[in-house]
Amino acid sequence: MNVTIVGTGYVGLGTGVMLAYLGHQVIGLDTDPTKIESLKRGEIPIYEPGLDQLLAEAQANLHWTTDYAHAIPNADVIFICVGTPPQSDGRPNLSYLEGAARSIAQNLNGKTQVIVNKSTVPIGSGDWVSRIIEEHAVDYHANRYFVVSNPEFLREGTALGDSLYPDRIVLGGIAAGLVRMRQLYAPLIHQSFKAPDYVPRPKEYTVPAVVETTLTSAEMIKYAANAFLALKISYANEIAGLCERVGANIDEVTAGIGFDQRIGHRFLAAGAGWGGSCFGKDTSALITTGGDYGYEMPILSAAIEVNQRQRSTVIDKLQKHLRLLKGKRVAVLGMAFKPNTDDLRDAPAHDFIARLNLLGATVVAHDPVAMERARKEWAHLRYQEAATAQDAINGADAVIIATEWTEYRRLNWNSKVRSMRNALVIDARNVISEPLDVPAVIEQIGKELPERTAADAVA
Ligand SMILES: NC(=O)C1=CN([C@@H]2O[C@H](COP(=O)(O)OP(=O)(O)OC[C@H]3O[C@@H](n4cnc5c(N)ncnc54)[C@H](O)[C@@H]3O)[C@@H](O)[C@H]2O)C=CC1
Ligand SMILES: O=C(O)[C@H]1O[C@H](OP(=O)(O)OP(=O)(O)OC[C@H]2O[C@@H](n3ccc(=O)[nH]c3=O)[C@H](O)[C@@H]2O)[C@H](O)[C@@H](O)[C@@H]1O
Repeated sequence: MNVTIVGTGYVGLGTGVMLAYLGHQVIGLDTDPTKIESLKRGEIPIYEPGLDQLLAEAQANLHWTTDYAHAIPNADVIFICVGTPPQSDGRPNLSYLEGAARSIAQNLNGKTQVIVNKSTVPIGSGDWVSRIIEEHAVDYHANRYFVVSNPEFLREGTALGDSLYPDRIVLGGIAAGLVRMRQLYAPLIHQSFKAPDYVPRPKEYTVPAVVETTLTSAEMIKYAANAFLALKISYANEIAGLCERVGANIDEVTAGIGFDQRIGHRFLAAGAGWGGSCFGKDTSALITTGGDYGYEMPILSAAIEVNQRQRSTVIDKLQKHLRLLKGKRVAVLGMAFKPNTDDLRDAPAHDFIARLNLLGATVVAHDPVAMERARKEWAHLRYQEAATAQDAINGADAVIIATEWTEYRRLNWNSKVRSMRNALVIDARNVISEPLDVPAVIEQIGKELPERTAADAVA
């Protein structure tokens, strides 16, 4: 099929490259000419493991443009994947969606076309997109189009695996639109494509569930899923706080509860809390939608509160040991909101650095891939860049591990803490698994590593 992807960000790129790999003819369209120019050169503007390889394999089926008149008329399926970033009142900014819908409308060709909304949008937006198209289509009556909601569930850092081996494909809309979507996704639904060996397939994976719903239910499914995952993490963090106070170990506790299949082990990792472009935005959006109907959502409000507290807890732990932070050198390891991405949106490290700036500490930051992006997006923060994790740690009064990059897990922490002025590590992602052999204070979330003294080490 001919597919056009409107918006080539984290979701649009992943979806477009995956559909091209499955054999469809894909045009990726973005209003950002720099992005399109780099994609035309075969360069990917984001960091996503495996995407460069999949793109190289699918190259023949991929084209890039900034021109709606080129990308829309021949498309059988048009995906809207533009951003819906949060605004200060908690509502997502829908101006990109509106702009995209308007430009699509002006270029429809009169044949049957399916317009698929993949952006995460407030409930009711599918109908709103239909109305924008009615208003702006050059000849509305000549067009036969269907608006479908097909929310995206990929995670950054594992986007390809999540796209090729999804748990479910949610399709919301009327039957005529959904039939074409089933045809489009047939290779995924039947898992009949040639699996790329560099994208890990989940153990015991068979086929995705296909969930067909109304437009409104599909939009609600996306928010409800993200909100549930966010509150699961906040729940683990709330229990972690109590574990610290009573002397229990959160890892043992989550392992113990997770074996109950009704609970499961995933998304119970305690730490600095959730960040990223979606959990904060989507929980707030759901609460504001509730507010529009005079309906409170106290569970979600509490999940957000716990998440904010979690970030403060990290700095509290630092202050507990160092007291005054003015003039202290603090290394922040990990700037991206999670490992295997360069995405800095709502990253906990941002708030740590901002708070350390206010408290007068000198910050030295490191990230394996996100430092270049941070130079542009975090220009308002004060920190020195370290070329390596070791450079950041050298001479530091404290280290905060903000993101659980494998590189940080693998560091020899015994030797690392020796190079610090003061051996204090706030391990906000619980990456250090063994007590150290040298005297050091390691603060973790929801558990304690036994503190070893020099005497213990000798014994
Ligand atoms: N990032 C993620 O992991 C996931 C994001 N989502 C949702 O998907 C949507 C997109 O998210 P991201 O890909 O992260 O956003 P992004 O900000 O990385 O990419 C959005 C792209 O849309 C382009 N754009 C804006 N207006 C446009 C227009 N009128 N025409 C063409 N292109 C336009 C921008 O230039 C940008 O390249 C959001 O609603 C988000 O909530 C859903 C699941 C996962
Ligand atoms: O709508 C979206 O954008 C996406 O949001 C999340 O994906 P993503 O934000 O990319 O990454 P996650 O792996 O969910 O992590 C989100 C945050 O939660 C944190 N987290 C995750 C899991 C956990 O157990 N504990 C925890 O603190 C991570 O460190 C990260 O900061 C969802 O997992 C995706 O299904 C969804 O498509």
